[in-house]
Amino acid sequence: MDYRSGFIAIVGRPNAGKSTLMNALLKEKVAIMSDKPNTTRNNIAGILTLEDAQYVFVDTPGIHKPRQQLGRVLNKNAYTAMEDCDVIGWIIDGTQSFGSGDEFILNRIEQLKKPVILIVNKVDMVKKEKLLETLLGWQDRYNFDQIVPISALKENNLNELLDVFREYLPEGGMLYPSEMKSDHDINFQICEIIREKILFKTREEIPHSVAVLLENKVEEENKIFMQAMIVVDRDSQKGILIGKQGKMIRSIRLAAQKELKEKLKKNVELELYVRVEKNWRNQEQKIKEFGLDELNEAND
Ligand SMILES: Nc1nc2c(ncn2[C@@H]2O[C@H](COP(=O)(O)OP(=O)(O)OP(=O)(O)O)[C@@H](O)[C@H]2O)c(=O)[nH]1
Repeated sequence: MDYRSGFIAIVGRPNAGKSTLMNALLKEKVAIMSDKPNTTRNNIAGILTLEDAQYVFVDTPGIHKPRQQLGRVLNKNAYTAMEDCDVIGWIIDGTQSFGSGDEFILNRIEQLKKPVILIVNKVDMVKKEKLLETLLGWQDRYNFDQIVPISALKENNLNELLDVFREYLPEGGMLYPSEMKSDHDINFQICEIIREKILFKTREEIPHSVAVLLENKVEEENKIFMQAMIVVDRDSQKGILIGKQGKMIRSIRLAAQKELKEKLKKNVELELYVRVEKNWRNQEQKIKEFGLDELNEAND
């Protein structure tokens, strides 16, 4: 069998399960997960190298109608990922019916004239009879190249999904070395782990206005020392993040430290600071400074 390799853009509305799917396919945490919409910010490329194909996945931030400058940048990144790929995997939440947000994505996809695979996710929560109805309903909306029902969480039907994607990848050798799983550097992943802990621990109180910057990293023989800055856009958020007698920030620090230790297989000493940058999400300069406008190199 000829070797194939190429780019697959995974797009979908917030909360459809893009990050869960990426992580299940790649068996390693490359994108952060949370039950809040829009936690995925950069177009993380996860790379899966198998015997007969190399899949380069481009995860895209949830597409939604932009309200702020940051929202506009996120949407732009998602569209660029779609324009540059070989096949689009549009992931939907199978428990939800077609809505205006889907119409919005559909209009964009139509213009791109690329193969589109509809991935119907969360089928573990849908009754069989209802599923058929859902699938037929979607088929009526658009001439999808293929429709694949899956459960990203339960890891159901993922091999079938890979086989379907493979059909649309061009013949050719590997695009990346086989041991490479992501093209994001480790510092980015460290910040994402810290950001995930913040979103998880603070629930609805800290919105997506939070950014994490790694300011210092010193590696010793069996220990890594790190200092990270958490940037929020209001004084009140700083108070929430620090918590009563520093309880919240301590709990975020310990949770992040634990995961970093497991990931890096070394002792980690993490220090966290909080800074307020008023209204940074509406300032293009700040978005650039925090690296949120970067497009994936793999798509250049
Ligand atoms: N029952 C069920 N839940 C799922 C499945 N896939 C994802 N979820 C849940 O749906 C929620 C959202 O999943 P994410 O993977 O973070 O969603 P996302 O599309 O990456 O979201 P954004 O980053 O906001 O764009 C999480 O609570 C997941 O556990 C699935 O197959 N079945």
